[in-house]
Amino acid sequence: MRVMETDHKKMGSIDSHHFINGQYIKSGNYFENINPASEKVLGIVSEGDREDVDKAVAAAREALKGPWGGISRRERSNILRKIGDIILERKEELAALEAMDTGKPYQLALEMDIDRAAHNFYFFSEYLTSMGTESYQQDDLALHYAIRRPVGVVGIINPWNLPLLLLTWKLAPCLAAGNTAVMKPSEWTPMTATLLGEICQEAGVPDGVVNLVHGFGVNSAGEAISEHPDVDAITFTGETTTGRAIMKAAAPSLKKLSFELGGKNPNIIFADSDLDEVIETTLKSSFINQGEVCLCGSRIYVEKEVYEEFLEKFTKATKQLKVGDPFDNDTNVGAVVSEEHFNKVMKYMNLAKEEGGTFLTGGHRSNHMEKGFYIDPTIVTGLDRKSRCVNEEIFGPIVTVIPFDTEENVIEQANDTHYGLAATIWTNDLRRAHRVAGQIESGITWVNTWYLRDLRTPWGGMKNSGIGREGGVHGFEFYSELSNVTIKM
Ligand SMILES: NC(=O)c1ccc[n+]([C@@H]2O[C@H](COP(=O)([O-])OP(=O)(O)OC[C@H]3O[C@@H](n4cnc5c(N)ncnc54)[C@H](O)[C@@H]3O)[C@@H](O)[C@H]2O)c1
Ligand SMILES: N/C(=C\C=C\C=O)C(=O)O
Repeated sequence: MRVMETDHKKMGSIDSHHFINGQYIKSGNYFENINPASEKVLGIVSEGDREDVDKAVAAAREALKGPWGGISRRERSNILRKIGDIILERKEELAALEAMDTGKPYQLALEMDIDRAAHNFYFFSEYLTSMGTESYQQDDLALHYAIRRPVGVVGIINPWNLPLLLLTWKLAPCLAAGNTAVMKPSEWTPMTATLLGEICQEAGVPDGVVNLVHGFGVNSAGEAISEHPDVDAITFTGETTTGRAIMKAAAPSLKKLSFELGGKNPNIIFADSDLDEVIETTLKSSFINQGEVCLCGSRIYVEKEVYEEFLEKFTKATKQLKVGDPFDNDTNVGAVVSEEHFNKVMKYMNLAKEEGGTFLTGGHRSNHMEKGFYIDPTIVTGLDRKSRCVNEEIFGPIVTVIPFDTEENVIEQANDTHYGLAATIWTNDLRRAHRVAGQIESGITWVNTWYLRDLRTPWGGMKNSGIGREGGVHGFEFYSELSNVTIKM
């Protein structure tokens, strides 16, 4: 363990251990959890192995046959609502842990991560009690009706950018449909996931229903869950390359899979849009959470007539963003999640220079923070549409801006990618909005807004951005097995 000053006492960080069958369990091996904003050690994290995963899967399997398997929808709904209540009761504590783990501003964690994590449980608590099923009367011959049952034991493997928000986005519908879970959060952001175990227990979730194993992916807990023969389904959010590895590992046991993967999302700005409104939202869709949101519009396309005006206004607004300590209330951009990710993003900054990009702002480490992995928000122009920086997901505070002349041309450029997650369109021409939205190859398209969420809507990506959809009934489709019963009249 590095002999370094820790944030332990000063900032209330915690050690992270597994939560299996209602108990916190330490591993023989552990690794350090580093605060990316200070480079100090926040605590230690137990590293799960195959044996730990075996224990967690066995507990989850056993719990399906216990009280959880027999409680009513109403009781399950009440428990989910109680989980939401406790998350809100502990909101400040959870937001502080999230900010320490990720480097994001504490204020953002409060509003975006923790508040919405609670809402995920509230939403599925209500949805569970209103869910119907299908039934068909075949004249006087037969009556058909569909019944839903849980898939069984679900493996949940999650990323580091919105740790609790995305863990609850999966756990809430998983529990609502009556399943049990073995969760594996990112090794870089273990703390709020750790507390989710005791929060579920306090809310009345029986032991063994919710299990958590910390660790890495390859040759560690992530791979062990993906391969485990007694895990019925895997829901994964993370990089496309990781999705491929999980699909391969899950193939022998033919698991049900739900993937929310990477993106390189177009943000298309037509000349007839309200530029001030565009700039205000585009600042968020470019740099919120240090640009570490899969939905960020990192490929900005601007109609030629307003290209120069947009660049001038957008650059001026970007330069006013404050990069700083996540716990300063006026901080807009915190630290990126880790040294490894910092180095990855900085490699792309250098690549953008090599590819002939012009930097209107940013392009370097933030020089007013002595410690921590801070990068100034960056705008790059002049890159070829085939350049790597325009085509590869960077997942940091950097956007490219490219002018376009016709609607057909920008649609062709926007779709010229292996990804298909999200897109944003800015125009006041209603017909054009419908026309372009219908041609953009993305699972999620926003018009004159960004990241406006309604949890009933289908959520996910196409092409290399995902398999399946989450949200509303789609969450239930994945987390349940439908059986059709036919009764002869
Ligand atoms: N589509 C979405 O909704 C969405 C949301 C958030 C993040 N993302 C994507 O996630 C990526 C950033 O997150 P990340 O860096 O944590 O992704 P990642 O793929 O590196 O890791 C995600 C999780 O998978 C685990 N993992 C890694 N290799 C594995 C393997 N071989 N088997 C099993 N588990 C394995 C990791 O330990 C981690 O818990 C970006 O590409 C981003 O676009 C997508
Ligand atoms: N699933 C969601 C967010 C995904 C963010 C990706 O970085 C959500 O907002 O519900």
